[in-house]
Amino acid sequence: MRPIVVVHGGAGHIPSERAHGSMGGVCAAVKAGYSLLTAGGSSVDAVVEAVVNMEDNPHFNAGCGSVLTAGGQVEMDALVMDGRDLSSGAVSAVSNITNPVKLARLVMEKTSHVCLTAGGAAVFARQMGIQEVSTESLITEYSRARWKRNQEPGANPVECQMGKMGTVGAVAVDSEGNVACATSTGGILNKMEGRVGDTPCIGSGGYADNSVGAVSTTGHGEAILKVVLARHILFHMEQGRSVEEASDLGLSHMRSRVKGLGGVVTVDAKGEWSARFSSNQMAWAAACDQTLHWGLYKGEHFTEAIVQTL
Ligand SMILES: NC(=O)C[C@H](N)C(=O)O
Repeated sequence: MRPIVVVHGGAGHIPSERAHGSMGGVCAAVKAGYSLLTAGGSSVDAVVEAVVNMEDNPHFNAGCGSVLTAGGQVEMDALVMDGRDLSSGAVSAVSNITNPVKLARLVMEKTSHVCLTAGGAAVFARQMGIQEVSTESLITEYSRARWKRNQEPGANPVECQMGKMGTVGAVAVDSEGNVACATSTGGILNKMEGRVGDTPCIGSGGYADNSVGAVSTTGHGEAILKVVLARHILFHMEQGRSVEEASDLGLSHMRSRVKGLGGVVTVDAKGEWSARFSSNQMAWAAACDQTLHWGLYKGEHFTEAIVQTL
């Protein structure tokens, strides 16, 4: 099977001064995941690597760069799923760690549970030897300014969020045909403390099953949860739809049923892939057959050969 990685850096409107950074970020992340895959790594290794790369990049709403809660705190959600046996790991409302997706992977591999939240997740992170970091180190000037703006009377954080989302995610197929997904986010702007979005919920923020494929989602979390977007798309693929048709059907169902906008990256077990969105933009990138693909606006699709350095 030809190895494939597809990533997104969030659906929404990306201000022009941030577009370059977002595009560079998704391309760097997909290349990081792809070089692991071509060196024999698994699809789980590849999606985690790609997502860590974007969590560490302050351009995205995940890890450093996460949006803030109403109280000005950072509460992050993440998910990882292994399509071989449906093993899943997730964390919600975690603070003070740099890479929530790594903690989600540890939940999957080291516990008998699927999701740990808030204080319990923090205790587990300490037990696993994950370094604690200050909240300040996860907050960028940009996220603090947006938080402040949305504290003002008359502000509409939900509307503002619909414009700029920035969650990150990845799907991959490895040379053995195993699929995986991972998604990570700071959530939505000025959210209530304790709000859990779609990202850590299996079937909404992502899903991976070798018998069908894998999906990672981004967009308005409450809308994604209501239609269980990732699993909904895989259902259409089980009915014989292509990755692209199934992704579009899922997104249009979310739009017509609950007025939600978003985007998805999808792969199937045969090695087909797609990056689709109902929002104005979504930074996405894919790597397969030694070729890098990327785009930001609807219909945009650039390609370039990947030159691997030894
Ligand atoms: N930026 C996003 O995609 C937001 C995320 N889906 C959430 O609602 O938490």
